[in-house]
Amino acid sequence: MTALIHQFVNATDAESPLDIRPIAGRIGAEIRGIRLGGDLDAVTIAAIEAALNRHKVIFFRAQHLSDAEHEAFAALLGKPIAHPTVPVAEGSRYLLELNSREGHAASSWHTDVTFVPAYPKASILRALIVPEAGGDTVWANGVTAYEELPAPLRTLVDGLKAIHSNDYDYAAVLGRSAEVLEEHRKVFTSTIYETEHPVVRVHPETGERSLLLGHFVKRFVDLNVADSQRLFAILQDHITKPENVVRWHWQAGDVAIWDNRATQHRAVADFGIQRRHLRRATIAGDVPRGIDGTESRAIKPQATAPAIAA
Ligand SMILES: O=C(O)CCC(=O)C(=O)O
Ligand SMILES: [Fe+2]
Repeated sequence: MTALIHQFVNATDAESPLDIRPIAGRIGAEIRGIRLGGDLDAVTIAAIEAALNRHKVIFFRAQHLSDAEHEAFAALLGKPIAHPTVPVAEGSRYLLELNSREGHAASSWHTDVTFVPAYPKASILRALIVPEAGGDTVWANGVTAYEELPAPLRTLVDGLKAIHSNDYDYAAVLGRSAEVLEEHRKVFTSTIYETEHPVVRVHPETGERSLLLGHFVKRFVDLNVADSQRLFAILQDHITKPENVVRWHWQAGDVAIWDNRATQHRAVADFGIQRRHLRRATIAGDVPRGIDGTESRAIKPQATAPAIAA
């Protein structure tokens, strides 16, 4: 069994037991003919993980999972974890609620929860209610973005580190009423986190190098805020150019799983006041390493000093 599972780690689509249909040229595939849930066998899970490593985000139509099925399936991919500051969705054990009634959505490019060191390795998002038109989600491939950087920029980022924090400009990201915004910010920042990550992360399973940035970045280490902002814009432009991106038009019941170690994503907030309701399961990840093997480290909250025995 183990040998068979390992065979899938680098499997091509043709070798996979799954029906995999790539969508964009560099990222994203739909997987057909499978029903997700907590009862999938180890070979199928290994094949899903291999497809995820290869395509970075994978889509499954018409799953219509319950909260319990969503959570049971997530547990087969690793250790499900709740968001560090946002309370779990009602009736669930660790799902994150994304329920928009005011046209708001997470509409700026990010990787989930990068303000902590061991941020999630994968997220599993399911659509419950979707707008008639609009409300798509887009994902960008951080690996092809890195590979495509001109050599001088690659040299620049190879040794660079960035500070990520959940204390950032919520208005720029969410853009809704001041009151709701403030409420939202309060919940999100009930604890302030700051983490130093390498800008180039080496993927622990594929060995691929990818750009690790997104909207939680505050600044680059040893650069001031003005230079940081300009460099950030240059790099984000490379990551999010259409060639590196896939766009998914949701139908109720769909599931998307992304490799949060190699991608960024954002919602497209073009659906006015139509209802849009999704729930996300999140899988624990490991501490990133840069090209030279250096690990990410927490800056805030500071580790509490060990108690001194009196
Ligand atoms: O609402 C969306 O399309 C994306 C939400 C998001 O950022 C997430 O689920 O992590
Ligand atoms: Fe997200």
